[in-house]
Amino acid sequence: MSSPLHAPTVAGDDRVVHAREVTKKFGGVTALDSVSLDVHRSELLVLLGLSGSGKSTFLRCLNGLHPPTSGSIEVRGTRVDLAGGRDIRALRRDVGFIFQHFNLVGRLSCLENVLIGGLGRLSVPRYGALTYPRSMRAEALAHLDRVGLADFAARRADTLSGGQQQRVGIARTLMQRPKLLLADEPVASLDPENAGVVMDLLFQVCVEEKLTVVCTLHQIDLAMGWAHRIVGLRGGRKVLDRPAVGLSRDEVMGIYQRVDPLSLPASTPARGPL
Ligand SMILES: Nc1ncnc2c1ncn2[C@@H]1O[C@H](COP(=O)(O)OP(=O)(O)OP(=O)(O)O)[C@@H](O)[C@H]1O
Repeated sequence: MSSPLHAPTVAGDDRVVHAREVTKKFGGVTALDSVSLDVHRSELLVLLGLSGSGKSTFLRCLNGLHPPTSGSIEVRGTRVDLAGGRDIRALRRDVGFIFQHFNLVGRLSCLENVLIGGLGRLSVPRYGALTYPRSMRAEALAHLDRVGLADFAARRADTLSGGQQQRVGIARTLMQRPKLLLADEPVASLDPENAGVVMDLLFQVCVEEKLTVVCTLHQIDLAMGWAHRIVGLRGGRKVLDRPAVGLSRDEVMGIYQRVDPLSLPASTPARGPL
């Protein structure tokens, strides 16, 4: 799967995420250090950085799982850092989450897993695909078709490959009709070909559905291939924020320098990019 050479440099103008000087501390650990970031409609933003640089923490701050220690976060006009339980629950209906390990219910069919994404729209829980309204079943099937898995609707989710399971995970999230999609290392468990397929799907839904996607990755090439914008975190601080088009690999690798060589004494050998 090759990356989209047509990747637009400019995404939508509407601001979906507006984070200002967000700091998050866990005891003595500063996971995020005064991070400011706007993300727009139809924008696929990739967060890169070493393990522990604060990528997942930032995603969790966006959907209210982690309250920031200081700073403000607005998602679609809701101040997440000030919101109470009811507002956070309402916000989460608009925010889809894609997990590294898919989080499907293995013993359920792919169709029912996708239908679960629409549960927030129903007043009572459902058990079994046939208990959902016919219109929702049709919608779920359309999402499975979109991710290329319509023929797998009746298959148990745990009989699918990792790449297929992640595609079902994306279909389930689309069933939620989200406005913001957060993806935490969505391709970390996949081989390169399937990783490309999943990134391509995220790119397509971002552009075609005018969705905002914030995705953490460890693969620079995938980030450069599919992101509209790349943001680098190092030690909880934002060290890069640029459109992917025009960005060189060396500039992206700079995110991974543990220590700024200019800050080292002359006698200390600088460590290069990992
Ligand atoms: N719930 C928590 N309690 C205590 N410390 C935490 C918690 N969550 C994250 N941290 C710490 O915050 C820092 C940032 O972690 P985070 O998971 O955001 O990094 P990351 O960039 O997503 O890493 P990875 O790429 O390995 O997923 C780390 O030092 C981590 O140990």
